[in-house]
Amino acid sequence: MSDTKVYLLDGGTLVIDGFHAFWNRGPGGELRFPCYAVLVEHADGTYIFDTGYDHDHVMKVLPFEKPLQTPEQTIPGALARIGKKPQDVDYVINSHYHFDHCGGNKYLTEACTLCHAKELEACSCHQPFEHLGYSDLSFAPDLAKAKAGAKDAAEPALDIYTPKFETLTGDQEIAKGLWLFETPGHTAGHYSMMVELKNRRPMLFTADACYSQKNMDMMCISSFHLDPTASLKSMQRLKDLAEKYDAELFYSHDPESFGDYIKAPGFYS
Ligand SMILES: Cc1ncc2c(c1O)COC2=O
Ligand SMILES: [Zn+2]
Ligand SMILES: [Zn+2]
Ligand SMILES: [Zn+2]
Repeated sequence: MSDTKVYLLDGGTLVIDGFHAFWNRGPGGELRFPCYAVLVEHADGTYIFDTGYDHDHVMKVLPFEKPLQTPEQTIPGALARIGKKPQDVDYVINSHYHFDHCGGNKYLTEACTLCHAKELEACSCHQPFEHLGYSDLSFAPDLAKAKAGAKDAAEPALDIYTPKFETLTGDQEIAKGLWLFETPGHTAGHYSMMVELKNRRPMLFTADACYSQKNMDMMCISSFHLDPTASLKSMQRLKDLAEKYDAELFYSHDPESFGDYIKAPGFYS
């Protein structure tokens, strides 16, 4: 059986204010941070965990986040760099449906979409303050049409992609050595992912349950959250899981650490 490989697909960068990255702590000022997707080549198939943001969506809805993304940093471009095509991807897992984690789903037309049941539900009934976060519904065109208004919902266009969704709850080993751990708080159904590998310590991808090493060191959550108390508990859970499995934490938006991560076409195995 071929060894599992993990590729980090650089998805470009965005800007937020330091007080958004470190809730009530800051410091303020522009903070440019990375976004990326994780491709797992596994004996059971090709998985992608999170798909970054769509440049045009961000320019339209949140231009103040100043997206910087080259063609190689889109999902099709990043896949091409490792000799793959979007239709080679069997599963796309979203930690959550914030726009900077699902913007590339729409390219993965052959993939089955896995997410937490509560996360898919949240997209239809989020809190008013979550509107910008959940602003890119291109991963679920039917939902987007339904939300756009009943008049459009009646006749979905034939050419839109109609993803298959598989919703999960609880901690899951979705394939041998490929784990999803519930880390709610940032959003209702947030999942973090751990990959066990043959030649190195497990990789525990925090997603937005912890933006950076600095957030973890300060035990300080981001200001984008549904439930701050649950967010803090999830950050502590990540610490405990890393200790239990001797796993290395990989953060979602850490400008410092990302420079040291091996990016595709390099890989971990
Ligand atoms: C990067 C980023 N920017 C804005 C928002 C989020 C983000 O992760 C989540 O909810 C938001 O409004
Ligand atoms: Zn988020
Ligand atoms: Zn909304
Ligand atoms: Zn994010």
